[in-house]
Amino acid sequence: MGILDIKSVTLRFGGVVALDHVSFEVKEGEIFSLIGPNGAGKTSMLNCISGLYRPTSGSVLFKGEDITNLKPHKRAALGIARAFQNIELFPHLSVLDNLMLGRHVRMKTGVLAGGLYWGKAQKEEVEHRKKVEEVIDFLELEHVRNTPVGTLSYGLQKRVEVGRALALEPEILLLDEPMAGMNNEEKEDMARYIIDIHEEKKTTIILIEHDMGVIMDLSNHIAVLDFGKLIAYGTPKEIQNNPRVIEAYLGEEHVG
Ligand SMILES: Nc1ncnc2c1ncn2[C@@H]1O[C@H](COP(=O)(O)OP(=O)(O)OP(=O)(O)O)[C@@H](O)[C@H]1O
Repeated sequence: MGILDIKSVTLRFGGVVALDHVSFEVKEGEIFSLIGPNGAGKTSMLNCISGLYRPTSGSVLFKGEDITNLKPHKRAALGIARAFQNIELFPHLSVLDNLMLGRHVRMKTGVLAGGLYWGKAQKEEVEHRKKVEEVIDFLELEHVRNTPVGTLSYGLQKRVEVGRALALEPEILLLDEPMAGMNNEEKEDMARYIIDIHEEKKTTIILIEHDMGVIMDLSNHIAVLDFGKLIAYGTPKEIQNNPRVIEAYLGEEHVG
């Protein structure tokens, strides 16, 4: 049993079969990547894991427990956090405030709890702030902690987006193209942070990325989707030499 088990997940949108009986397992503590051509179903699969989409059939198990019908915020509270492909931060709020909001599913005393609960809420706020400060430190965002996110460079905004997910202290971190649109230096930085999260926090990471150099360097295991079907699963070496993957996606230049 993996930390996450995908069992025969099928997802249909009208006549389109976005995922077709896909099964795989993600092992605890690994970097697991989903690759495949445009429209292969990668983001759909991530949405089935985060709870944004509910599979038409099949199931999603987190530590052996069926979470197929749980809403996204319940999954986030369980420890499955996601950074979006298109940045979804509050541009007018500071880095610190965006990260604090990222933790709201963990807060017991709601934002509206006042009166009798004020003391408790305040204590909780201090605790949350401490965790958020740790993330700011970890991702080296100290110099922009009070800056409105909308004024930051694209690469930094992406880092804040990862930070917001990380502020949840997730057991599984879902990263949908964290390097899309980045220059080489920004990509190298992001790759380093992903490795640090994996090594220091032991977080299981599920990654979608089109840069094959990054995928082959970072991944422990790779699943390949094509037209909604799982066509291969294996280590980077196995995937690079899989004739079906080369034909459907990689082309000859990535053969290792
Ligand atoms: N909300 C939706 N409504 C209708 N069709 C959808 C929806 N989301 C995805 N699809 C379709 O499902 C298929 C898989 O799309 P998906 O976005 O999961 O692929 P992808 O592998 O992530 O692609 P890309 O690499 O371009 O991001 C596509 O045919 C897409 O058009």
